[in-house]
Amino acid sequence: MKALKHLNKYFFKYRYRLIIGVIITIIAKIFALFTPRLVGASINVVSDRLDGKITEEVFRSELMINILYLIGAAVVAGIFTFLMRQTIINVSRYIEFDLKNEIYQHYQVLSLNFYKSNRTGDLMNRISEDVGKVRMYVGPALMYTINTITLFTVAIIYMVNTAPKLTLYTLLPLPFLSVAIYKLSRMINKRSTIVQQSLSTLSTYSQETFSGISVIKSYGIEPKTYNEFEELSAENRQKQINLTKVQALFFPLMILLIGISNLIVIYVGGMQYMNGEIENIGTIAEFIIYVNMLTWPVATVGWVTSLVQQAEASQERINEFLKTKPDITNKAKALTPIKGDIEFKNVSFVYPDTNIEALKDVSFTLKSGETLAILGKTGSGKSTILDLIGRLYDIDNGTILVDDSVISDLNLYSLRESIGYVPQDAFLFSDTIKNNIKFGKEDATDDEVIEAAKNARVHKNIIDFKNGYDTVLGERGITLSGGQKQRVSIARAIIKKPDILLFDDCLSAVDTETEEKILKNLIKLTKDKTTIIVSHRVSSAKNADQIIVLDDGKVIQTGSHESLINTDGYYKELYTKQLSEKEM
Ligand SMILES: Nc1ncnc2c1ncn2[C@@H]1O[C@H](COP(=O)(O)OP(=O)(O)OP(=O)(O)O)[C@@H](O)[C@H]1O
Repeated sequence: MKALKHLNKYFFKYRYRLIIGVIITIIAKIFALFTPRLVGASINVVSDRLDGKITEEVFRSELMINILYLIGAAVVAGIFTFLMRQTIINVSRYIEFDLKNEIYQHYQVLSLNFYKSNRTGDLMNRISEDVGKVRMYVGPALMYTINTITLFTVAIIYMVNTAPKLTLYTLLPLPFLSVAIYKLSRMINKRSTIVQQSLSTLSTYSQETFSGISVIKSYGIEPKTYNEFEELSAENRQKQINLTKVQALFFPLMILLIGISNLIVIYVGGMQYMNGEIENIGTIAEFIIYVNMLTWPVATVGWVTSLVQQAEASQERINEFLKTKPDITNKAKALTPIKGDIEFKNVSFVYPDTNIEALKDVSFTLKSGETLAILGKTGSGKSTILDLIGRLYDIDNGTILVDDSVISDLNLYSLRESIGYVPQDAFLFSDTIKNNIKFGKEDATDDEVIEAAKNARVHKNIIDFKNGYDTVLGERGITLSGGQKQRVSIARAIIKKPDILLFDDCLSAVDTETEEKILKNLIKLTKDKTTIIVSHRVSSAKNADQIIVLDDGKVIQTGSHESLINTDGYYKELYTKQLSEKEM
């Protein structure tokens, strides 16, 4: 129950609703328990009439009164049972909502490293399935516990008052029922977890094959993937069958135990009636109804125990993530406006998860408004530099200064707000093109969106689509080409008009002619902005104020285009190669 303490703050938040729920449950049960008494009394009236103890008139009027009371009690109990669900189950939905939001909000502040070391499926599971299991504790488990306690207390008082010895015999099988249901519930839970795991393997497999369907089709490996799917599916079927076997035992077990209890009531009650230990035959009918009313609450004790155990395990998994602290924290609470000077002083960086030393002793200075181009072989550390400027990671060695302040001393949100970043793999949301561009500036007007798209040379492509800027992308809509995606992603960054622009090889899928035109627009737009362009092409770098060439995390060349094409080395080689390719 330690992990579940986390939920106490929510119980406190909804305390009034919960208290009302408890009161309503007690009222509902008290009225529900009028039924056995009234049925018993009615049978006694019939018995008295048969024995000639009462007249026909009295018999009719007493029976009618009992029937009216029965209907009245059933209606009141029904209304309060409805209200009981409306309060307690609703509270569980509120808490589920709050907990989901709490987890999501926490996910958002966690650093990239967290997302690397935990699989997306796991993150999704904890926010959906685990929260669902915790809700079962907050809602149904709590409701059934209050229900059982109230029902038992009231019923036992009634029963003991009527026939104490018979009460003892009636209740005798119930603890066995509770233990049996508990054991069965545990078995069901174990098997359902196994089914869940196998279902998640099956859906991950299908999801991956759907995402990679073009690769599967072009390699003609559909039969292989089909066989693999069939194997996984057969495994899942077997696990489902194993689960159904134990689930199928649940109700027969309950019926068996109710049957035994009924038999005991009839046998012991009958004997006692004949011995004169109980006065009225109606008591037996009353007790049979008690047995039936108490069986389900007793069964729920076992079920609720296993619900609580599951909720505890789920909350533990949730707490594990909630306790994870973000690696990157905001130290400066006040906003810090950013101008855009950037300086790397002997920066070295090792990726914590892979231990790869991505940067070694890197230094450069970039004044606000200047442009830096970074070139280098694949894996040489270019993207890492951009990630460090956005403070997605903190460095181990050296210093990164932005506007002469150590980067970690700046307000994190001000820093990120001042950056327009175009990643290597353009990511667009399943939304309209317009909203994808406006993602960079939520309050942008349509004209601003069009201007940004024109500058990114994607406007013409967009208006060619039937729905223009309202064209939906992604799973529900069309798929853009690699180059179109990159250009929409550029439009998203420039619409923001940030002080620092970071372009990570974002023109790689664009032909050189369009690249040239985009670069021309960018030169105009980024005149007074600090700009870093990562590229594999000299054409993207040649207009930069400064160029650095990286190799295996180290800066091997620095200078302007003019100076570097006149110096032997990587840049000159690349320039000559790309020039001859262009001429061909
Ligand atoms: N998130 C990460 N976690 C661990 N290692 C990483 C991560 N990102 C990059 N690396 C490693 O760091 C090194 C530098 O990677 P980086 O992405 O900065 O290179 P790059 O020059 O941008 O490459 P490319 O031109 O192919 O994009 C590589 O060896 C890479 O495997």
